[in-house]
Amino acid sequence: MNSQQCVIIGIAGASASGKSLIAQTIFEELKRDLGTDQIGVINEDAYYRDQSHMTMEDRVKTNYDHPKALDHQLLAEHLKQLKKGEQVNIPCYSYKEHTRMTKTLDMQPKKVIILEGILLLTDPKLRELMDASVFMDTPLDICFLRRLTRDVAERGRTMESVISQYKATVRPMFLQFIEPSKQHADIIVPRGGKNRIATDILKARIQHLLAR
Ligand SMILES: Nc1ncnc2c1ncn2[C@@H]1O[C@H](COP(=O)(O)OP(=O)(O)O)[C@@H](O)[C@H]1O
Ligand SMILES: Nc1ccn([C@@H]2O[C@H](COP(=O)(O)O)[C@@H](O)[C@H]2O)c(=O)n1
Repeated sequence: MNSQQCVIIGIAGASASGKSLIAQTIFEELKRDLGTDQIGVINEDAYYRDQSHMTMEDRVKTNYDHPKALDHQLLAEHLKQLKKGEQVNIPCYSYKEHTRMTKTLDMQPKKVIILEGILLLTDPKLRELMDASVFMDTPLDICFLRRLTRDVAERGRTMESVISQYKATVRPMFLQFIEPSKQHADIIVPRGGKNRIATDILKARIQHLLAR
């Protein structure tokens, strides 16, 4: 597989803006045409730095919304390897343990990679690897409400911890890093992950890139 055959679409935006939902929808709908093994989703969160050497008390103090919390270097290397037709081992991340797990996920090269994560568009070396980029422009109050529900239900958090983390780091880092990165997006998607027209436009663009 040469580099022309690996299309990478980057989807960024606030936490709980609908990045995973739109990525998953595109994955499900395109895998019917392309085949399950020819399209994959990579979550930037898998590349949070390993903190297994730290105590839980220290892990919870990390600012997870600052670019330095993520190993973008490793992510960029993996994307380059996939583009070259090589297999990669993607780290698995635990939001409950705030660190990487020992297991990794084997990913074989694919025709299409959908990359989703809050800080993707802040990094020029990642932008360089994308064939198209998207920013989910969901209102921040809606994102906060969705995050509160999701983090309590799925990420082992209390309501109080979600609220204090939001005030201390999530909102300030959104304003400092994530929101300004919108200028780098090719497409800005209002309302969230259920935006049908935006989903269709992205699918059509992927098909167009594959047909080059
Ligand atoms: N348009 C929408 N309407 C209702 N719920 C939504 C919508 N988009 C996302 N959600 C829900 O909000 C939560 C966060 O969405 P998700 O796609 O995981 O966001 P992100 O990947 O940006 O953090 C999930 O529980 C998801 O099911
Ligand atoms: N140990 C961690 C790691 C990350 N987070 C939060 O996850 C958010 C990004 O993931 P989304 O699916 O919501 O885009 C980010 O805002 C981090 O604050 C965390 O709480 N704990």
